[in-house]
Amino acid sequence: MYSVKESFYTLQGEGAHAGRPAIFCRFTGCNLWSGREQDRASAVCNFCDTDFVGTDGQNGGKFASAEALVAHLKCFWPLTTTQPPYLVCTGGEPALQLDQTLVDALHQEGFIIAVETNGTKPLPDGIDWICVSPKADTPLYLQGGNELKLVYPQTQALPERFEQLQFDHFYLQPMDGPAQAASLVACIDYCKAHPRWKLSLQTHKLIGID
Ligand SMILES: C[S@@+](CC[C@H](N)C(=O)[O-])C[C@H]1O[C@@H](n2cnc3c(N)ncnc32)[C@H](O)[C@@H]1O
Ligand SMILES: Nc1nc2[nH]cc(C(=O)O)c2c(=O)[nH]1
Ligand code: SF4
Ligand SMILES: [Mg+2]
Repeated sequence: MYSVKESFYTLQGEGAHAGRPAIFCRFTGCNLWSGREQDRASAVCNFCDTDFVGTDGQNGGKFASAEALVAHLKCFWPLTTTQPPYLVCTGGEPALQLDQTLVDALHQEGFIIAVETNGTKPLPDGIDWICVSPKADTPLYLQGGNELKLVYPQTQALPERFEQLQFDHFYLQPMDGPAQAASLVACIDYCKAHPRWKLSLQTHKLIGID
């Protein structure tokens, strides 16, 4: 059984694939926050910008099998293209539900699979694009991938701690919230001083799409 908060077709807003048309599958639940506002202050991850509780979002639901979820997701992709469907698995924490059965079923249907993960849990084999976004005070299980996207600033997760890991791209993403403007300035300054790092903006928020 897979629990999905919401699913939709949009443009990837963040990171190296920003601008790319993508189906999003937002899995329910996370291991670093309950998702309830009353628990936010005491959560391990307390700056989350996402509602991942329940299955009541747009095109959400419970799916009894991998095949049922794949069929649901495939419907978002235009019929008129030969381009393979590009799927971003996010959440919540997708590593809690994305298993080998689902990865294999998606590949069977020709999907390219990307994942957005906090990096604390192992992933099944064969995922095509792995974006790890480490969180302060958590053990980082995934020590490599395609892009590392650090929400910045986080006082207990300095970029220096991650830049020797095995990633092809290193991004700082300004922390959205009350200090968003200051976070953006801090990201720009840090990237200019440490050119291994690039700026990732949440472009979907800038242009008002999902
Ligand atoms: C909602 S998370 C879901 C995936 C996974 N749990 C994770 O944290 O990577 C998706 C992406 O949004 C980022 N994010 C969450 N809250 C944010 C915020 N307030 N400002 C900027 N990025 C944020 C996360 O770090 C992650 O890269
Ligand atoms: N357009 C768009 N791009 C995204 N990239 C990562 C997202 C996420 O919430 O994981 C996200 C999202 O929610 N929307
Ligand atoms: S780990 Fe990801 S989904 Fe979980 S609370 Fe943090 S940002 Fe949100
Ligand atoms: Mg988001």
